[in-house]
Amino acid sequence: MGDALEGVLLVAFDLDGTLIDSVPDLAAAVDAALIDVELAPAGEARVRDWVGNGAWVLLERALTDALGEAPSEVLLKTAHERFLEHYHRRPCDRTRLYPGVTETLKRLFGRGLILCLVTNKPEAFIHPILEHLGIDGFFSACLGGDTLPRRKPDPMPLRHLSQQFDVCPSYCLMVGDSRHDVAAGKAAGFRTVAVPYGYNHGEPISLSEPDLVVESLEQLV
Ligand SMILES: O=C(O)COP(=O)(O)O
Ligand SMILES: [Mg+2]
Repeated sequence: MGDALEGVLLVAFDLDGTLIDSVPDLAAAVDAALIDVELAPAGEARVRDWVGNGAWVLLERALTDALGEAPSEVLLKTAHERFLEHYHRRPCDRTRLYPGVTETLKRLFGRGLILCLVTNKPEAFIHPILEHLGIDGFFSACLGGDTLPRRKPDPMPLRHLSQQFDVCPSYCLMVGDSRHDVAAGKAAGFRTVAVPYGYNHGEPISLSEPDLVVESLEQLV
């Protein structure tokens, strides 16, 4: 891909690991939930490798690691609820934008591109975090992991956006940090750009073969 943005009309951004480094707050909430159910905290480094498939799977991975086996449905439900309560209380104590994010969004917005957010994070957390970080005004639509019946790596959220804004998928771009973003983008017929600094279960994102890898979002513009 020459110019990553050539002909692009709509850009769908992933949130965690792409626009924001949210693991410190996610890990604090996971650890508090683990302690609530009398298990040992996991710490940021491990939580970093578990983020990417939404809150339910995050807690399932944390409990499986702590127990050495899959958790019961009841335990998982309790820990998930506790996690949501803790994260709701402190969603952005230590969450930070990656360098150049605000400037890049500003420039893309200024060019008249339709900017959207497609995250697997529960929808309820999106606006408080975007608002706190001052980037809520850039997005025409925000979809969370629980907004539609299916989430990334399923292409459903991306197809939804391309239909909502009536933009052909080949003029749409997905920008993300994980194999789920690249898979969803490819399956929806979007072009794909990946960043290598986020959360991809400890794997290099190049293995997912996005159209382009950029070291920083600033390289998009
Ligand atoms: O909450 C997650 O599991 C991942 O969120 P993301 O899709 O914004 O990376
Ligand atoms: Mg991500």
